Amino acid sequence: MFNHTSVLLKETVDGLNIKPDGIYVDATLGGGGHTSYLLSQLETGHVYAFDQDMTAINNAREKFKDHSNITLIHTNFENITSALNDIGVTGIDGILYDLGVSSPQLDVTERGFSHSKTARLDMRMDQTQELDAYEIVNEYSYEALVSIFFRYGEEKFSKKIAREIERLRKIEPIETTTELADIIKSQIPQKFRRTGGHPAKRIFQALRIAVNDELGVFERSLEQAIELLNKDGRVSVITFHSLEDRICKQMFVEYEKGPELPKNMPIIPEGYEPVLKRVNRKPIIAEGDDLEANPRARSAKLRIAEKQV
Ligand SMILES: C[S@@+](CC[C@H](N)C(=O)[O-])C[C@H]1O[C@@H](n2cnc3c(N)ncnc32)[C@H](O)[C@@H]1O
Repeated sequence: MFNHTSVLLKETVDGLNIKPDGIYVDATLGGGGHTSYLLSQLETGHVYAFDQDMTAINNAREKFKDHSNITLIHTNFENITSALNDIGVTGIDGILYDLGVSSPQLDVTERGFSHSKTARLDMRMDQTQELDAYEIVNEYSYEALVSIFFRYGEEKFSKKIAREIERLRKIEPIETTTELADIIKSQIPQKFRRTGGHPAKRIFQALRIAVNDELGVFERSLEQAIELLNKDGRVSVITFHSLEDRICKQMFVEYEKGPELPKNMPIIPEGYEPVLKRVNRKPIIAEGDDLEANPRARSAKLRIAEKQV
């Protein structure tokens, strides 16, 4: 069964200022935790729930079989505008993102997300996608690997690890998650192996971000989401990685500033009003029970903004 403990559940959904008859989007359905709570706040409203992982969609089909006010959409959230337009939806009252992978994705060995369970290097959230972690590890150049490891994993030993991958894959392809985890471990000097997390954690995260182009699709989707929002509509975003949070913050700030005004304008002319207003300037973070119930919540940051025009 699909067991995922939702992070910042109430904060994210209540932050959307739900109208019982509103049109809402959950861009990252997963185990349906946020969607469930969202549905409980609606009367005649409707939820459009997206996930690129067929397992999440199938689970939700069962979970929400008695609800008529939800539509499940199996596609990448970077296709949000076209997918909604195709079914006649051109404006929404709120949208939420709870980025990253779900617990079941991490827990199912064959998905290849975990460094501690032996599986083919995969890490695709959408099982129909071609690019997987195997291709990146075995075919990307040394420079490309270094760049992925540094940018997305902030791994100090990125060059050493990429060199070793390059050397070993000439002998035979690197097939599995645990083979890769051992290679990474062998390249990180003992004294730098942080207590707690496995030394391969950062590189696995970096590969996952690259396989799924997580930053690119999020940026493209968030832009569309802001465009789709009706006036006073809101967007809630939970991020788990500093680069994701930066994209969200910068976009909110940019849309809050609005276009530069011609000098000496007594009033703000039409088309120059700020598009968004941030509801919280500092990100909301998980506390108390949320943290205890879910270690994943430790790095969660929630930002909310409201459409002004
Ligand atoms: C952290 S889980 C969401 C959990 C959910 N909020 C809950 O309470 O159960 C993230 C989900 O978003 C999906 N996802 C991530 N990136 C996506 C994308 N670009 N397009 C569509 N779905 C995506 C993943 O497949 C995963 O199921």
